[in-house]
Amino acid sequence: MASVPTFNKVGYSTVQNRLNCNGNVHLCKSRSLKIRIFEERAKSGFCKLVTRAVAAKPELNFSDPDWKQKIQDDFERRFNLPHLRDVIDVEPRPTTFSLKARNPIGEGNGSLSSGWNGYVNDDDRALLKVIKFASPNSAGAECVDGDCSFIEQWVHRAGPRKMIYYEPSCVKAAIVTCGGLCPGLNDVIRQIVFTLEKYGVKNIVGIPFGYRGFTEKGLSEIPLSRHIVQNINLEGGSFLGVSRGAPTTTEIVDSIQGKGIDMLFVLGGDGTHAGANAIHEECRRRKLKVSVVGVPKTIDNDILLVDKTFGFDTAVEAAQKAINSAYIEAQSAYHGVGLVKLMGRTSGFIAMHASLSSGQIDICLIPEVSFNLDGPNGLLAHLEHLIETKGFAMICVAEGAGQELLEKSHATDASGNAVLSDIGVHLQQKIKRHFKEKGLYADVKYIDPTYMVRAVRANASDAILCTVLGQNAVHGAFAGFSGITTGTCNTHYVYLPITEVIKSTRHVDPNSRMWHRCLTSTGQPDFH
Ligand SMILES: Nc1ncnc2c1ncn2[C@@H]1O[C@H](COP(=O)(O)OP(=O)(O)OP(=O)(O)O)[C@@H](O)[C@H]1O
Ligand SMILES: O=P(O)(O)OC[C@H]1O[C@](O)(CO)[C@@H](O)[C@@H]1O
Ligand SMILES: [Mg+2]
Repeated sequence: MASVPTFNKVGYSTVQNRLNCNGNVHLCKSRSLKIRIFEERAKSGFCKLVTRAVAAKPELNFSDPDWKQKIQDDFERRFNLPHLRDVIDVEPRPTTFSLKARNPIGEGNGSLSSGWNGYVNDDDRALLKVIKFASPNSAGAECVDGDCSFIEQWVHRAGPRKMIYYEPSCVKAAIVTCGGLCPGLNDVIRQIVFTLEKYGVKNIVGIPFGYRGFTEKGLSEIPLSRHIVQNINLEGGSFLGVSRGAPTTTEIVDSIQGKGIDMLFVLGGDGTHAGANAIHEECRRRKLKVSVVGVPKTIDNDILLVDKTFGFDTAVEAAQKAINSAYIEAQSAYHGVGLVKLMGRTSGFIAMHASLSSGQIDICLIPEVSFNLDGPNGLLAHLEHLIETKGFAMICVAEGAGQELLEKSHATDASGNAVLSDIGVHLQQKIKRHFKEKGLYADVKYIDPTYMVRAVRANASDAILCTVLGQNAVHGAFAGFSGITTGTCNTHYVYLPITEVIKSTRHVDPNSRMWHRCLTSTGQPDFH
């Protein structure tokens, strides 16, 4: 039986989600029964855990009777949320945030004396993952005679706390949006402002054009209020503006001190979060009472641990237009080849999901899976086969795919990200040349929607995600956390230390079931 940690948890259904159980769902009231069924089904071989074996951290020594505890302790240490009280003396006070709408004329405004109390306790956890360990006696990762051990890993639930660490009327809060655009930025800004005001914060500002706005001459703070941000979610882009490249951390923290900022909400991708963590560390070093809270943003969905980043869903949806247009062109042309290039620098999530959702793609190419163009197993031979058998073909390529086939560009953007060579144009030329050399006819229709997939307003599901993330970011800051970010893990809203999400970039796992579902859907072979 898995050891039972002592905090309050949600997320048992996700234990079953992690099993390949032929869709069987157990509705068990008792938590221990759920775990037992889960373990027995795993033992019987009927279900297989899809979580990967844990990386050897800390060094695993199965003969040590405390090996399980040591893994748990290491996890607890890494996922413990950094808090203001770690470095300065701060006293908690009862929250001013009310879960009920305030009655502007009634008595006992916002009183919670009776009824639902929806505050989250610091002890509340959501399930991140269940890890299977094979028997110490078995050589490989498989359990011998069902002799497996399971370790559950739980992360901190996000949401409003009963005790807060700031006096709202004295707080100055700032919001900054960095990196590339992403649908939903305005929704998050709006919700942060609404929630801050609900706590009673009066001084809210936006930093213009990303981290640059802290120091660049001629750029000044943008005052924010419910009235100002009321309708900004109706448009894409960022109300505050974005940029790449940045001043140094020291300059940014000097500016934070100079401006008297107490809470900084940072909306951005992996680079932005690395910057946010550096700012948080510098504030700690200077013993400043400043909470730095991130909200992961990127259409590429390349942030570790969280289920998905906001904007990703919308980008996938926006890509459908391009795919559908290319499909109509290709299908209507004699020997048509529709080619669509989508964003995704090092991670192919947009291309994979757009291919899966459209159902119109024959070949999906992502950065994580290399491919050959030539030879009997190459992409061009498969294209010929598709044209012969189907009459036309559709390709969806992520911008970061096949870079090894191209001349490397050594350029970087202002943030230091590599500038990629153009795989879309390369494929277009190669396909044209190949068919010409073979004396075959092919009509290649190339569509590169570029910024059109991200310069749109958030769709309904992203808008909801943004709403909750924006609100939770504010709750996290008032709870005294700093150096954290917020997202969903197994559908539950959580806080994570930034250090854990910036350890690396999230990629499509070529051995994942999702990539194999994509291959099943496209019917493409291995191009090697
Ligand atoms: N390692 C780092 N340390 C400190 N700041 C960083 C770091 N990497 C990037 N930044 C800063 O963070 C900001 C955004 O970075 P970047 O342009 O890489 O976008 P991103 O946040 O990764 O989002 P996107 O998904 O659009 O790429 C820039 O101002 C950049 O200078
Ligand atoms: O041209 P920009 O604004 O630097 O951004 C392009 C990049 O930003 C993203 O949209 C997000 O990282 C990538 O998919 C893309 O490569
Ligand atoms: Mg990035």
